[in-house]
Amino acid sequence: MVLYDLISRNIKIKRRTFVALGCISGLANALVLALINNVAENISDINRENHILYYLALFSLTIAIYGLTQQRLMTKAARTVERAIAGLRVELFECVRYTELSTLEKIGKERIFNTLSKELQTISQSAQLFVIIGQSITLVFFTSLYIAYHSFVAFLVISVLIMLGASIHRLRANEIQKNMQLSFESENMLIQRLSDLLDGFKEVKLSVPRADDLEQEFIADSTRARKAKTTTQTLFATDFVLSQITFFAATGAMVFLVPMLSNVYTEVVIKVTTASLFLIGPITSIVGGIPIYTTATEAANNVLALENELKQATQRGKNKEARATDIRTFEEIRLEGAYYQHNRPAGDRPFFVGPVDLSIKPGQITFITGGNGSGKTTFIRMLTGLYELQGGQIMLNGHGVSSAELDSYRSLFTAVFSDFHLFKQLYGIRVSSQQEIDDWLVFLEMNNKVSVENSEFSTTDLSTGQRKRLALLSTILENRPVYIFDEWAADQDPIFRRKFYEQVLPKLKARGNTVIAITHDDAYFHLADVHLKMVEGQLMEHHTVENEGAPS
Ligand SMILES: Nc1ncnc2c1ncn2[C@@H]1O[C@H](COP(=O)(O)OP(=O)(O)OP(=O)(O)O)[C@@H](O)[C@H]1O
Repeated sequence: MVLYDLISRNIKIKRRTFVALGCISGLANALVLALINNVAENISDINRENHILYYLALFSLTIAIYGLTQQRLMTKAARTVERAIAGLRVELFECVRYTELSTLEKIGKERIFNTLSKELQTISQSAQLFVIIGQSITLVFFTSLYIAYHSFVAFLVISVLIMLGASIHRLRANEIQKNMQLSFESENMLIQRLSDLLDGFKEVKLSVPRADDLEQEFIADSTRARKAKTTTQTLFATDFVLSQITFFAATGAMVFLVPMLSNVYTEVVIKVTTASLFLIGPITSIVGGIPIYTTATEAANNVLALENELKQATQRGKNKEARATDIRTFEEIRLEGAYYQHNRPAGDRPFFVGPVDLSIKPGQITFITGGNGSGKTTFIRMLTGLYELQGGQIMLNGHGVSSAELDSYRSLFTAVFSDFHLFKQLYGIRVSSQQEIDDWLVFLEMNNKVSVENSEFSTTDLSTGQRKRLALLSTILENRPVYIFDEWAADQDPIFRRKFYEQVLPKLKARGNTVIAITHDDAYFHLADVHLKMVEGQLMEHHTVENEGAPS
C-alpha cells in the first residue's frame, strides 16, 4: 500500500477508469477461455449448423476488446506512474533544497543520490507490473467464477490452495525486507567508494596501497550487497517454485480430488481442469511480479524515510510558499551568545563554538584568523545562518532573526568557501550589462581565458586559482551586502594575492559591501578594520590573544 500511497498522494488516480478497464480486459480474457471451451466441446454441432464463422467473429471481437483495453490500461498506468515519479523527483529535490546543512551532513550525499536515481527508477519500472498484477487478479477472479459456476467444490479446492500459496510468501516477507534494506545500505557504501575513486582519482593513482585498500573495501561492500541480493532472490525463487507446485497441486486436485468429493460429470471435470490450466498465466504473472513489487515497495519506503529525515528539523520546509525576501541593506548584524555544537560520534570530545558576542557594521572589513580546527568555518556557518544556532541569537538591525526568517537573513550574504563549488551557469544572478562582466573579467585577469555568454562561463576547466577567481566574480556580480571569503587568497600567486587584498577588498568596501574574511596572510592584517581570532571555538579580538600569548 505504501507504494500506492506514494504514487497517489500528489496526483488524482482515476481509480474507476482503471477498475473499469481492468474488469473489461479481464472479462474479455476469461471470455476467450469460455469460448474456446465451448467451441471445443460442441465443435461437431457448430460445424453442422454452420455457426463456426459466428464463433470466430465473437472470438476476434473478444480478442480486439482485450487488446484495446489492455493497451489503454498499460499506457494509462505508465503515464500515471511517470507523472507521480516526476513529481516525487522535484519534491525530493525541493526537500534537499529546503533542508538544513546539518541535516544534509548527517544524511550523506550517497543516500540522496541513490534514492533520487535508483530508487525512483525502481518505482518507475514497476508501473506496468501494477497493471499486469491487477489484470491477473481480475482474470483469476473471473476464471474462479467460471470454475465455481461449474463446480463449487472445485472452486473451494482452488481457493484453499491459492491462499496457501499466498501465506507461504507472507511468512517470509520480513526476511526478504531485511535483506533488501541490507542491500540498499551496501549500495550506498558502494556509491561512497566509487565517489572516493572518482573524486580522489589522482591520489589513488599515486598510491597503489591506497588503491588496493579502496578496492578491498569496494569488494567487501559489493560482496555484502551480492549476498543480501542473492538471499532475497533465493527466497523469491523458492516462493516461486512453491507457488508453482501449489498450482500444479490445484490442477491435479481437479482430476484426482474433485471427482472424489462431488458427483461431477466427465465434461465438468474437463472444463474445470482446462480453466485451472488457464490460471497458469495470471498466477505466474502474480508470483513472478511479487519480487518487483516488493523491491518497489522497499524503494518507496526508502524514498519516504529520506523525505522524512530531510524535512525533520526544517521549520521552513513546512512553509515553502512563504518565499524569502531579499535583504539588500542592514545597519547592524549582532550575535548574542551565539552557540553551536557539532554532532560527534559517541566517545569523541564534543566541539562547540561560542558563546559568541559580536557586532558587524556595514562597510567593515573583518579578518578572522586561527589554527586549523579552531572553529572558524563553523563560526562562519553560524553567522550566515547555514547552521541554525543551538543557543543565543542573531539580531538584525536590533530584531531577533527567527527560524522562519533565516532564508531572508541568508540573502544578506554571498561567499566563496574554502571547499567552494563553481557553478558553470550563473544561477540566480541577473546582470544588467555585459560590459560590467567584461570589465570584471579584465580586472580579475581572466578575460583571455573565459567569457560569459547567456549567463554561463564559456569554460570552468581551469586551474584552482583561476576557478576561485571565477567564483569571486560570481559573488561580485551577485552584489550582496556581506562578502564571506574563506581563505580565498590561499591559491593565488603573490601578485594577485596582493591585488585581492589591496584592490578587490577596497573596491568592495567602496561599493558599501561588508567583508568577513578568514585569512592567514599576516602581511595584509593591517587592512582590516576588525581583526578577530578563533581559539578552540572561542572568538576574541586578535590583540587580546596576542597579549595573552595564546597559541596560534
Ligand atoms: N560536519 C561536521 N561534523 C562534526 N564535526 C565537525 C564538522 N565540521 C567540523 N567539525 C569539527 O569542528 C571543529 C572545527 O572545524 P572548523 O571547520 O570549524 O575549523 P576551522 O577553524 O575552519 O579549520 P581549518 O582552518 O582547518 O579550516 C573540528 O574539530 C572538526 O572536527
